[in-house]
Amino acid sequence: MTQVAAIIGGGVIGGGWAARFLLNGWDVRVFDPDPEAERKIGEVLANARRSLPGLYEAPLPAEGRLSFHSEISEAVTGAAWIQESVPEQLAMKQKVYRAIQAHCDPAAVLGSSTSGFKPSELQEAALRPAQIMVCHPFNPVYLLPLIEVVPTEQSDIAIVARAEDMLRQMGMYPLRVRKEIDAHIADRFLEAVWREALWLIKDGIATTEEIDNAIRYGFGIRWAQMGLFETYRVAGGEAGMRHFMAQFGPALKWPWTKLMDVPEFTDDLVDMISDQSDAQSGMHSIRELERIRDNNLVGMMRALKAQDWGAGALLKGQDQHLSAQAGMVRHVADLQAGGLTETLRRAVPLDWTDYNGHMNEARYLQAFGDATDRFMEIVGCDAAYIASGGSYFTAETHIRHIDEVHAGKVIRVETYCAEGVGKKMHLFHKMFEGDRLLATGEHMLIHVSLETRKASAPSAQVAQNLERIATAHRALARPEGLGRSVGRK
Ligand SMILES: NC(=O)C1=CN([C@@H]2O[C@H](COP(=O)(O)OP(=O)(O)OC[C@H]3O[C@@H](n4cnc5c(N)ncnc54)[C@H](O)[C@@H]3O)[C@@H](O)[C@H]2O)C=CC1
Ligand SMILES: C[N+](C)(C)CC(=O)CC(=O)[O-]
Repeated sequence: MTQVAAIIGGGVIGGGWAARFLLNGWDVRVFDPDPEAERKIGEVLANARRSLPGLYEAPLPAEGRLSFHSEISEAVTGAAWIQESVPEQLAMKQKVYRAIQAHCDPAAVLGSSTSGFKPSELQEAALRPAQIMVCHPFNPVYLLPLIEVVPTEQSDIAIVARAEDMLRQMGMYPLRVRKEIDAHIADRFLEAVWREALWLIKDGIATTEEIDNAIRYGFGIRWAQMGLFETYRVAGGEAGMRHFMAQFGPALKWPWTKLMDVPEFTDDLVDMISDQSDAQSGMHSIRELERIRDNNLVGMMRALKAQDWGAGALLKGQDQHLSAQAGMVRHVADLQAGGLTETLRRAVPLDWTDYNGHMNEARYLQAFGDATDRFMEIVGCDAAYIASGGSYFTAETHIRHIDEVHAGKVIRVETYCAEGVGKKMHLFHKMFEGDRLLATGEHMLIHVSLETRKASAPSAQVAQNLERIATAHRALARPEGLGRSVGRK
């Protein structure tokens, strides 16, 4: 049965949560008194639809239903997860919990997006304190996986564990904060960096743009993949962390930080920062900036996936979960009789699109290459077989580009095996979006020994599986376009 999430407060963060739940197949009910909430969430959702699905190599589940409610009771009744994302005011949050708990299921997860309040403060004066915990996300919630989960000693640990499990199901990374503290873990860093930045501007040392450049051309990229301690361990050279601390430990006593002081937030300082920020970024609307940010995040996270590292390793694990959930065939024994073989189903990633605003021609080959890899796996040429020394190399390819497709759209590939005899594997892929034919790809592959790098016979099992599929496909209509070459009519 479809699970229901209630989003209480649908601004920047509530909108991001709504998108994360919806695109993972949950129904979402929103309660927000802002008459503009529906429009704003619609815009966040549009950004999420073009960026999140393409992070994965398998399709997300069918999108859930989104509804808006004028009564909090209507939104929360029967919901398995209630996420509070109202403004950062303690009294307001506490009042909202009382309204929620008067109607919600006592076993539901009741998470708060609070950036800084401790869960014990949120629990004060609640009807059922044990149900409330901090689930602190990062903007954009639909792309960034981290959720700081902060319970208290009063918390119902079964609900906390269930919340963490549900977050993992949605491809997120719950980081349990073992001891509550103002601003949790991550926002303590952000606050420290923010304070330093305010001083640098106030003291006329740097502009908003220079500070952003100091981050994005250097340590910001480094932090995204190794964090702080692993980065500094490497910075210690061969002697590692101890050497790093010996060298930079004394700096702790030097005036390298103004962290204990907070610059006064005068009108002058606010004006100076706003003006500099307008000059730096005012040529882009906020929605444009969000799309630029999302393009960059998707590219970086997919690059980390190729390295099986950090947030990318998390994506890789989620790929396997989504692939199994979508029923993608991985073995010849699981093929349905009488049809073509589905070898790829996924959304078009943002970083596959080009200056023409659609999927770049090279990515058609990438998708067909991935489909071929899957076909090889299905006939038994899987990772273990390849590790044992046998594989296929592509000898010839012919692609027809028939129609365009855009980021976030689900494409699928059906594969016809035209020949599977001896060393040869002759495949004809058709790529679709829905029923619309986008491209065909014809590929001749030759089985090789990875030791001699020369053509060789496949194992008896692979040959038999291949022959079985080729025989079944010969009984089907010969695909239009098979055997065509580039030429004028
Ligand atoms: N903006 C950010 O970068 C992040 C914010 N957070 C936290 O998320 C929470 C929400 O922040 P934002 O989304 O940035 O604020 P926001 O101002 O964009 O959205 C707040 C929303 O709550 C609605 N609202 C006000 N009173 C309400 C009520 N009684 N019931 C239901 N809805 C109500 C408002 O109409 C508004 O749409 C805060 O606790 C904040 O600390 C967490 C992570 C990052
Ligand atoms: C600025 N902030 C404290 C609201 C930031 C966060 O809470 C997390 C984020 O997304 O940066």
